[in-house]
Amino acid sequence: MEGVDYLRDERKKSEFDVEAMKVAWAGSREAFQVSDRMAKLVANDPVFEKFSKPTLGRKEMFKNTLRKAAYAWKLINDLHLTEEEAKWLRHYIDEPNYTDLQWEMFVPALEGQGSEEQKRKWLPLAQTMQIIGTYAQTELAHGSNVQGLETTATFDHETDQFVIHSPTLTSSKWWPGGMAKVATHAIVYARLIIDGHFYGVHGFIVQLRSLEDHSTLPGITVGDIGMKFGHGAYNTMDNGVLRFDRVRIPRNQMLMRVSQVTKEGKYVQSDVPRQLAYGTMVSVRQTIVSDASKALSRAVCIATRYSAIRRQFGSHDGGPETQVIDYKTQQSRLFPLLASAFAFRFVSEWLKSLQTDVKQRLEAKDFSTLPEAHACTAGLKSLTTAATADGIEECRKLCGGHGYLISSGLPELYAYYVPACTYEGENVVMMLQVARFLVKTVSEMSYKQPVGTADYLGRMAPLMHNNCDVQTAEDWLNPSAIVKAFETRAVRMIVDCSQRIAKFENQEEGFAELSTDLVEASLAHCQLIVVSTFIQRLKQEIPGKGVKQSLEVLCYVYALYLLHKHQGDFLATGYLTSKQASLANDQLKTLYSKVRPNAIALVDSFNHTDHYLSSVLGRYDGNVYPKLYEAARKDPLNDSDIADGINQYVQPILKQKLHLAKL
Ligand SMILES: CCCCCCCC/C=C\CCCCCCCCCCCC(=O)SCCNC(=O)CCNC(=O)[C@H](O)C(C)(C)COP(=O)(O)OP(=O)(O)OC[C@H]1O[C@@H](n2cnc3c(N)ncnc32)[C@H](O)[C@@H]1OP(=O)(O)O
Ligand SMILES: Cc1cc2nc3c(=O)[nH]c(=O)nc-3n(C[C@H](O)[C@H](O)[C@H](O)COP(=O)(O)OP(=O)(O)OC[C@H]3O[C@@H](n4cnc5c(N)ncnc54)[C@H](O)[C@@H]3O)c2cc1C
Repeated sequence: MEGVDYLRDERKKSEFDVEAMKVAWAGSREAFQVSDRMAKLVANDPVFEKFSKPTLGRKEMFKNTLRKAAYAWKLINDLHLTEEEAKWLRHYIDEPNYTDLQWEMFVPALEGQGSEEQKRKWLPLAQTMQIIGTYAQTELAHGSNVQGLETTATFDHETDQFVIHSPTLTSSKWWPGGMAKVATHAIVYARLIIDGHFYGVHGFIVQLRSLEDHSTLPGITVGDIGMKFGHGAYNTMDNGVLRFDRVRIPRNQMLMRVSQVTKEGKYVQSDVPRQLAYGTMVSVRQTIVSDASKALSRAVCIATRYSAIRRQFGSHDGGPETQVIDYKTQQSRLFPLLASAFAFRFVSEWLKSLQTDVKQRLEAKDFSTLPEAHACTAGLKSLTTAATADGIEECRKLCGGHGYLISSGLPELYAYYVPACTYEGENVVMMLQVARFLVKTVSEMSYKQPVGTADYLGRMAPLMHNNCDVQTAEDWLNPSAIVKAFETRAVRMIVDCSQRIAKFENQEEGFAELSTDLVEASLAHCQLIVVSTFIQRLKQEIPGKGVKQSLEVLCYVYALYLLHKHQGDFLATGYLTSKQASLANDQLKTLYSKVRPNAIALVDSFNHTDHYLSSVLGRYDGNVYPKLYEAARKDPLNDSDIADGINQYVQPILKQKLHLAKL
C-alpha cells in the first residue's frame, strides 16, 4: 500500500460529515464559500506559484513578491472582489508583504485615530492604493514602551507645521514592514512638543517618498534592516529603518481623533480616553489571534496526514509497520494541537464579536468595556501566538527527519510565524497588561462588580472555598466541572498575587516583584476564556452528522490537556486532589482514542489546499514519498552531476599525494 491508499482508508473511518465541519470551522456557509473560492483562485493561478521561493536570493524574492502583490491588486479590481474576498486572497498568496501593513495597520490607524475630516481626505487615497502606508512606531532602542519613544514632533506656530525629527541614532524607526522600499507614507509615532512642553506620544501622517518617481523626500533617510530568521519566511518583507532630519508636515497631519492641536498651538484632549490612540494595536491583535488558528491548523494538517502515512516498527510476519499516528505518544503530542487549532479558531471569532461590540460602544462614547477588550486582545494574542509557535515546532518534530526539509513546509512556516510572539506587543509584556487589569479588577471589587470575562472574580467567595467533586474519569466529561476547575484555579492565583502585592508599601514594587506569578495567573485567566468560549460555542446549533460530537471531544481534549499540563497550578491552589488530576489524565487518553479515527477528516475540515500548505508531507492525496523524491531532484545542486566548486576545491585535495607522516 502507498500513502495514497492510507489516506483513502483513513477518510473512510470518519464519523462525521466533513463538509459540515468545514462550515463549522469557517464560521458560516458564506464564510466557507468565500474562503474556498479565494483559496482555489490562488492555487490555480501560476503567478502565485511558491515552490521556487526557497532557491531565490533576497532581491529576486522581494521582486517576486512585489509582482504577486501587483497582480493580486489587479485581480481585486478586475474581479471586483469584496473586502472580505481581498483579505482571503492576500492570505492565500501566503507571502508577507507591504500590503499587510497597508490593510492591517495603516488603514485601521487612519480609521481609528483620524478625525472625520482626515478620514475623508486620506482613506480614499489609501483604499485605492494611491498612497501606500506603514505603521512606524518601534524605534531602535524603544519598542514595548511606547511612551519611551524618542522621535519628536515639535509644533511651529509660525508655519502651522510640525517638525518631525530623529534626535539620536536610537530614535531611528526600526522594524516597520514595507517601509524600506515600498511605503510612500507612514503613520509615525512621535512625542508631541508645543512651546517646550511634552504632550505624550501621538501619530502623524508623514510622506516618505515622492508619488512621482518614488525617491525618498528631503530629510528622510530610509533603508532595509537586513535579513531575518529563516530564508523565505519574512524576507519577502522590507522591514525598514527610518530617520528624520527636521521634516515638516502640515498641522492637520497629526491624527486628531483623540486629541487636537489648534492653530494657536493649544493642545485639546477630547472626551475620549488617551488609550484610544493604541486602538490600531488592539484591532491587529485580534487579527493575530485569528492568524494563529490558521497557522496552527496548517502545521497540524501536515503532521497529521504524514503521521497516518509514516510507518515505523511493529511489523509482524512481513506485514506493514505501525502507522506512527497509532503510537499513544504521537497522539498525546498531536491531538492537543489539533484541538488547540479549533479552540483558537472559536476564540478568535468570539474576539471579533467583542471588538465589534466595543467599536459600537465607542461610537456612542461608552468607554466602559475598553479595559476588558484591551486585556482580552493582549492576553489572547500572547496565549495563542506562544502556543502556535511551539505547536508548529512540535509538528516539525512529529514529522521526524523529513520535517526538517523545506519541502515539508514546516521550517518556513515556523520562521514566518515565530515573530508573532514579539510583534504587536511582546508576549510577556502583554500578559503583564492582563495582570494589571486583573489586579485592578480585584482591588475595585468592593464598589464595582466585575463583568464580562472577569465576572467569575465576582464569585470569589464560593470559588475560594469549593473543592472539586469529580470521582470518576467520566465525571470530567462535564462542561461545568471543567469551567469550575479553570475558574477556581484562575481566581485563586489572581487573589494570591493581589494579596501579596497589597503587603508591599509601594504597589508598583510589589507588582514588579510578583511579575512571574502574575504572568502565570494571567495565563490561567486567558486559558479560562478559551475553554469557556469553546464550551459556549458548543451550546449553539452546529448542523451536520456527528459534527457537534466531534467538536465536543476536541473541546474536552483541549481543556483536559491544559489541566494535565498545568496540574501543578490546579494542585497547588488546592482545588484538585492528585487522584482527580490523574482521573483527568485517564479521561484524556480515552479521548485521544476517540479522536484517532477522525483525525484525517478533522484536518481535511480546515479545507487547506496543497498550494497553501506547500508541503510534500501534508499533500491531500498522501503521495508523499514519490513527491519528496521529486522535490529533492529539483534542488539546484542536482542540476549537474559535478557541482560548481568541486573541480576547484575538492579535486585538488583528492589529487594531492601527501604521505601520512607529513600531515
Ligand atoms: C510560510 C510563510 C507564510 C507567510 C504567510 C503570510 C500571510 C500574511 C497574511 C496575513 C497576516 C495577517 C496578520 C497581520 C499581521 C500584520 C503585521 C503586523 C506587523 C507588526 C506590527 C507591529 O509590531 S506595530 C508595533 C506594536 N507595538 C506594540 O505593540 C507595543 C506594545 N506596547 C504597548 O502596547 C504599550 O506601551 C503598553 C500597553 C505595554 C504600555 O502602555 P502605557 O505605558 O501607555 O501604559 P500603562 O502601562 O501606563 O497603562 C496605562 C493604562 O492604559 C491601559 N492600556 C494600555 N494599552 C491599552 C490599549 N491598547 N487599550 C486600552 N487600554 C490600554 C493600561 O491597561 C493602563 O490602564 P490602567 O487602568 O491605568 O491600569
Ligand atoms: C517581524 C516583525 C515585524 C514588525 N513590524 C513592525 C511594524 O510594522 N511597525 C512597528 O512599529 N514595529 C514593528 N515591529 C516591532 C515590534 O512591534 C517590537 O519588536 C515589539 O513591540 C517588541 O518590542 P521590543 O523589540 O522593544 O522588545 P523588548 O520590549 O525590548 O523586549 C525584550 C525583552 O524584554 C522583556 N521586557 C520588556 N519590557 C518588559 C517589562 N516591562 N517587564 C518584563 N519584561 C519586559 C520582554 O519580555 C523581552 O523578553 C516588528 C517586529 C518584528 C519582529
